[in-house]
Amino acid sequence: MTKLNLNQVYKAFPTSDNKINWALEDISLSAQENEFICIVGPSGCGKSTILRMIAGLIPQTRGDITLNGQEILEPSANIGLVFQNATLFPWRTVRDNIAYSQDMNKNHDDQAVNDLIDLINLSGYEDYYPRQLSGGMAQRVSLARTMINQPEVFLLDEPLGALDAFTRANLQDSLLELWQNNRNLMIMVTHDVEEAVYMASKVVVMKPHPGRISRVVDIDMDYPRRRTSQAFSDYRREIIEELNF
Ligand SMILES: Nc1ncnc2c1ncn2[C@@H]1O[C@H](COP(=O)(O)OP(=O)(O)OP(=O)(O)O)[C@@H](O)[C@H]1O
Repeated sequence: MTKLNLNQVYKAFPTSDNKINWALEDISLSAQENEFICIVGPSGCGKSTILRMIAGLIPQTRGDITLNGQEILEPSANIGLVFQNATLFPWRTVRDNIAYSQDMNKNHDDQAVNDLIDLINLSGYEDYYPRQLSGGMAQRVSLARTMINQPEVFLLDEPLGALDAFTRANLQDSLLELWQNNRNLMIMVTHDVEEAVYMASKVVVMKPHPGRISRVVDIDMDYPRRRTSQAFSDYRREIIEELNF
C-alpha cells in the first residue's frame, strides 16, 4: 500500500536579489510502508528540502505530498526527523532523553525504553548525561528518542555523516535492526553511495540545478548485505555512473 506520495512537487526559494531559485523541480515519488529509501545526490540538489517538506516544516510551492492519502500540512508525531548532529537535552540522562518525548512531554513505558536502550547497545549507560557520551553514542540516543514515538515515517538527514568510519558502520547495522524490528518507512539522505547500497531497498539518485530525480534504483539484495559481493559493486557502480553523467 502506498504510504507516502509526492506528486509533481516543486519548491522555489526567493534569492537575496529578489529572484527565484527553483530548488526542486517535478519531484514524483511514492513509497510503500516497510521501505528503506536512500536519497543520494550532490550538495545543493535539494535532498534536505525534500525531507523538510515531508516533515511538514516547509510548504511545497506546487504539487501534493500525502501520507496515507492525507495532505501533509504541518509537523506531526507520525513523522520523525533526525539530523546529522544529535540534539539531546543536556540536563537529562540517556534514559530520560529517550523516555520524555520532545513535543508531547509524555513519559514512555519503562519496558519500551529499556528495549530500545538494548537495541542501540547502550545498556549500562542509562544514567549518563550527553556530555559523557561519544558522538556515536549521542547519535544512537537521538535515533532511539525519535524511534520511541513509533513514527510511521522516519526521516534521517545524514544521520551518520559526522561519525568516524568504524562507528558509522556499527550504526548502519543498528539502524537496519531498528528498521527490521519496527518496519516503518525510512527515508535517509546520505552522501555515501556505499551506505545507500548497504541499507536501502530503493536508492533515489538526484541531480542539481534544478534539483530533480534522475533515476530510482531498486536494490534487490537480501540483508545482511556483503560489501564485497559482485552484486554490491555492480549497484555501487551503476549509481556512481548515474551521479557522474
Ligand atoms: N531556507 C532557504 N532559503 C533559501 N534557499 C534555500 C533554503 N533552503 C535551501 N535553499 C536552497 O535550496 C537548494 C537545495 O538545498 P538543500 O539544503 O535542500 O540541498 P542538499 O541537497 O540537502 O544539500 P547538502 O547535501 O549540501 O546538504 C540550495 O540551492 C539552497 O541554497
